[in-house]
Amino acid sequence: MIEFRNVTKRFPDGTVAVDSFDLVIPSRKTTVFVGSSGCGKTTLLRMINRMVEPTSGTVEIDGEDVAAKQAVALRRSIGYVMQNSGLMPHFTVAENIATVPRLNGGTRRAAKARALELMDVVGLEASMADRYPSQLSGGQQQRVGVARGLAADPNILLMDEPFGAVDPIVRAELQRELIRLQQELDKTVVFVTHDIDEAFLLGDQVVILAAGAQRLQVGSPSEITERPADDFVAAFIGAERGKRALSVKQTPNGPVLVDAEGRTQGVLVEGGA
Ligand SMILES: Nc1ncnc2c1ncn2[C@@H]1O[C@H](COP(=O)(O)OP(=O)(O)OP(=O)(O)O)[C@@H](O)[C@H]1O
Repeated sequence: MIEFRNVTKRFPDGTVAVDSFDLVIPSRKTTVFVGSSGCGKTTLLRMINRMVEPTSGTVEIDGEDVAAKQAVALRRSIGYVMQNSGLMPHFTVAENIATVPRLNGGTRRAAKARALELMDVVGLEASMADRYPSQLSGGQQQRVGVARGLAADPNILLMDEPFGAVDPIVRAELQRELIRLQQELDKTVVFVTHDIDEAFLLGDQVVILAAGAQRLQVGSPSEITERPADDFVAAFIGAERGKRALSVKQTPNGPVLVDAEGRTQGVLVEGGA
């Protein structure tokens, strides 16, 4: 479990990115921070692995204040995946993935073996191991970024808009892969996005934020959809515009659910969950 207790971050220029933030992030679930640009999502994420230090308040992992831990060791023990993958251009795919195992003292051979294993986990052909990042597509680079984040087998994986820079089709594929990975690997994932659809798709717990990391609503996607906290949240999740509104249409084969544009979204099953 990760816990933010009354956390504030004021940058030296006076910007208050996070103002008195409290949150419990349950283990082995995916928590998604969602909100518009500049609301403090990245700052929150980076306070978990001490890439950013809070001005006041504490961040705890399993009851221990991260400030009491050695920053470098902490950072290596937590996976971090960022937008544009953050790969090192002069390292091959395998070398990029194996960076942390090597830093942790593993042999070159063991690190390469681990890299190949992880490439398989994230759906990359082993033949790509010796390529450089520039020789991969954007989606493949993101997969390498995810593999690198998993390399030290961390309990916690931080993901900062990891699929923001790829096209919608590849993005949907990466989202499906992450759901599959999460079922297999059972990590505590903290994911940042500004896309509410992505947040609802991936999140067990969704945290809707406004400027200063103000919590507008925290809940499961169903809780938020069924009971938006206020008009702002309702507008943000698209409830008001009827974007998520479904209605029943009768067809010769039985009732189906259609969206606001009349596209079929599903079949209505009597007594279904
Ligand atoms: N090093 C810094 N110095 C001063 N202000 C900063 C610094 N880093 C971030 N900020 C400011 O803090 C606020 C929150 O930034 P943050 O990057 O956490 O937002 P975000 O929600 O992740 O935004 P985005 O979705 O655009 O990445 C913004 O107003 C930003 O300009």
